[in-house]
Amino acid sequence: MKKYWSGALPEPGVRTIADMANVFARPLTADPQTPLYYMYRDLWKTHGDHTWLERHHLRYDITVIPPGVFNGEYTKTKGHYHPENPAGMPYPEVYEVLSGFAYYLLQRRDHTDVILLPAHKGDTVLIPPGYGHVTINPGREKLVMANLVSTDFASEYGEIDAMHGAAYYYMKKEGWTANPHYGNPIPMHVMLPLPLPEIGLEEGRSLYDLVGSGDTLDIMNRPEEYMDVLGKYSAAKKKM
Ligand SMILES: O=P(O)(O)OC[C@H]1O[C@](O)(CO)[C@@H](O)[C@@H]1O
Repeated sequence: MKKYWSGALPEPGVRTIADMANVFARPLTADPQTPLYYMYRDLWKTHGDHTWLERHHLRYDITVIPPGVFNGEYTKTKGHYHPENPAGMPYPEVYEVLSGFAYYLLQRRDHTDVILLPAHKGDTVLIPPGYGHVTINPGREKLVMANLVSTDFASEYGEIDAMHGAAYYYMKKEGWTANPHYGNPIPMHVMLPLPLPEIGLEEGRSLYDLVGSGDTLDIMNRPEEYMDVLGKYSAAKKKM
């Protein structure tokens, strides 16, 4: 972690096989206590940054997902949705790949759309309002990623649990495999990470650089004020 983070490091939250057994394509037989990934939450480098993050109701986390294949499926996060903010719009989130390669699998809560976003080191990915998300590590290397997100909500796991994971599983042999619990496969669009300079997502700028940067991250709590940016994002998806 020292390679990716120079600030104080709390003990990580750990997701184990026991936490995830329900969301893999096939039953897992490994020890239920086997750790799958590590979540270092609420990180900051200086007390000034901490105060700024608190004042803006934001959290910076780093998640480490070691490579692995479990009963034929590549390792991944459990997956969750975000609730609506007081204006009635679901909270978005933003990720940055710090090391390794990721597949971000985004799915609309009403199951009408799935977006696959491949992301390399240095790429940033916006999880738009209304999309649940899972991150898959399809490689042989450790995946390290950072995220910035509002502190005003708790992630919602109920639907992902009930559906036995996201709409697609990424299997080592079979590749993308539709989760049969969703019925007919939901169309999947591929989208490349899109720079969104209006909200600070641009080449060469790391997510942590946005801490302390005026209103740049306001979208995380008030997405309804950024419909132009969100519209540009969904238009880019349609073009692919
Ligand atoms: O909550 P899940 O689906 O296990 O995913 C974990 C990820 O979500 C976060 O809580 C941010 O949404 C991160 O800390 C972590 O990367």
